Amino acid sequence: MKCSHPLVLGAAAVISTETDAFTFKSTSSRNLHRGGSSLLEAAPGEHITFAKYEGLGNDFILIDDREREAPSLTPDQSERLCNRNFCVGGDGVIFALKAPEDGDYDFTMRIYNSDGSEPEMCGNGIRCYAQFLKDLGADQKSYRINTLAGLIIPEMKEDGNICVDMGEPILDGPTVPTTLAPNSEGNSVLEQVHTCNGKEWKISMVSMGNPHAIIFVDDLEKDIDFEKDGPALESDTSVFPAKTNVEFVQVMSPTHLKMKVWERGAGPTLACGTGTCALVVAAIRAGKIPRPGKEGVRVTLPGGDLFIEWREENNKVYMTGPATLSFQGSAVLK
Ligand SMILES: N[C@@H](CCC[C@H](N)C(=O)O)C(=O)O
Repeated sequence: MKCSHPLVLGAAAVISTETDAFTFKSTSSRNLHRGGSSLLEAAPGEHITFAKYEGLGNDFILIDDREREAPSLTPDQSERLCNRNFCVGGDGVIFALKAPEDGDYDFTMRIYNSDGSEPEMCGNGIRCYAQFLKDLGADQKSYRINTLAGLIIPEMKEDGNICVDMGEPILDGPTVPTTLAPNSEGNSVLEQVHTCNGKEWKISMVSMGNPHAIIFVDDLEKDIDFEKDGPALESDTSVFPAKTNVEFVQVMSPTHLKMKVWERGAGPTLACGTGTCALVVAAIRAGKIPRPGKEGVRVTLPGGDLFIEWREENNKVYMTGPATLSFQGSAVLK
């Protein structure tokens, strides 16, 4: 059954939901509207065509900029688009851009967090990106995506899930980056003690292109004051010079972890793909769980489950989970 009904969100956006068909209009018409230039950024009052996707409730506004080399929206405009009261709402804006000519890539992905800051990578975002490409008609089994964290390869599975080759984790402390003293193999930071917000934490640092501070707790509901500890740790630039994403993790069984995430530049979200990969690496390294085989580790996030494999033969991390179109529409830029 097809269900298409326009909604008016204040003066900000006209949305149409499509439950059985994808009729997304590419931005080429928008670029023509701007005199044909693909270099100009969007102007206030202009209508921005978008599609909204979510991966386990981590939600993104996707913009088809495949004719462009750089995002058509500024960080400020993206922040306004992410406002849940005054515009579309989302944890970030993701731009589908053309691939650089000098590399073996299909497309480029850039993303702005909901506060306008630019992270290097986004795990749930890249699954949404792959689904967006498929819905736009670029129907490939896998995509070689150029990101600020390097090559990332999402693969479309028969069951509708997307398995992403997330590359190798970065453990070297200064590269993550953190100034916490390395205390483990490979110059890495593993359960290093640090005081923040008046409390002592044991912090493990892992980068999946973007930085993650992982903290194991006995009880996710009782042991942290999430709304206060999360932002205090995120912005503790005395040890996290680029700020950090913060994952609190409870071990449920040798193959099942549970997490709560406070994201850099977005605050509490329902899921974080890069964070989930990072925490599985940290859990294995810290001896919290054994290294599982191909079946991977199940991680329960507030928005649902992701499955993570840290493959011994190539040191790469693989993340499997869903990505779903929520709606598509046109928003007026303020
Ligand atoms: N939700 C994302 C991560 C998005 C970027 C992050 N907030 C950062 O600033 O590093 C994911 O699924 O990985």
